[in-house]
Amino acid sequence: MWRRRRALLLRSPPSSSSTAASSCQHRRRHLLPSEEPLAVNRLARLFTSQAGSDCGNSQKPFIAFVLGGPGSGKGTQCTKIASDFGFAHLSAGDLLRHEIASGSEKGELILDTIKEGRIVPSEITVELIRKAMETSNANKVLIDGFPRCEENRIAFERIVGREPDVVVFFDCPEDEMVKRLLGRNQGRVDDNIETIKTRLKVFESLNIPVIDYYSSRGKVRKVNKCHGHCR
Ligand SMILES: Nc1ncnc2c1ncn2[C@@H]1O[C@H](COP(=O)(O)OP(=O)(O)O)[C@@H](O)[C@H]1O
Ligand SMILES: O=c1ccn([C@@H]2O[C@H](COP(=O)(O)OP(=O)(O)O)[C@@H](O)[C@H]2O)c(=O)[nH]1
Repeated sequence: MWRRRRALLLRSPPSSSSTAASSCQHRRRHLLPSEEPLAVNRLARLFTSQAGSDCGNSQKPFIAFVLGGPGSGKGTQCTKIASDFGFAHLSAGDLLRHEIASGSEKGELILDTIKEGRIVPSEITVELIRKAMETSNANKVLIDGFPRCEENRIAFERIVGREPDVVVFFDCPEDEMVKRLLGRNQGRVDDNIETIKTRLKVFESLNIPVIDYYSSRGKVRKVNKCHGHCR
């Protein structure tokens, strides 16, 4: 059991990238200290009422970015929030996988990128999200798993012309995320140990800065009670 847990921790030998990852973790603790983690339902209620009062029409929908490491539970919780609170749920990963399945020209590049655990070029993802928002015509939208890096964030703001209203951050321990990904069983090309290692590094080095950015703008709501009872 102990050996299994140790294996799940996936610590790489010391290297410049693991140093970068630990300094990111340090920065995360530094920048997100004061927020009390919220239960998902309370959070969803909170921004449902915000969507009702501030904005939230199909011309200018209420937008929540939902971020967190791979396997932190974004998709699971978004599905629940969408059905309980009437949000449209746009998963960036699902949009990319549909693009692969459609056999489009970009599909091959997207597939190769996902297999490696890297980030698909911003223009491709933002265009898919923009179209899906237009098609859904919803007044409140959860954008799940995007933006993955600062370049994604900047491209979204440029192309869609908006910032999100809130950013939900699922903060989950790395060993728990690895355990969940290895047990996800959806036949995904990226749920294998090698790609998972890259995805975790990419999350720490490129996605945490996006969370820090929105945190400095007071938009982040952290959820970290992600063990069992919030399912
Ligand atoms: N709170 C939880 N406790 C245990 N397992 C969970 C929990 N939330 C999600 N899972 C499981 O973990 C895996 C990854 O969850 P998912 O929602 O797909 O994560 P993400 O979208 O962040 O990659 C899925 O198999 C899901 O059923
Ligand atoms: O905005 C996005 C969202 C996803 N991805 C790619 O799709 C993969 C799977 O993302 P998803 O959100 O479906 O799953 P997660 O990694 O969060 O479990 C990522 O590792 C990336 O390769 C991407 O490039 N840009």
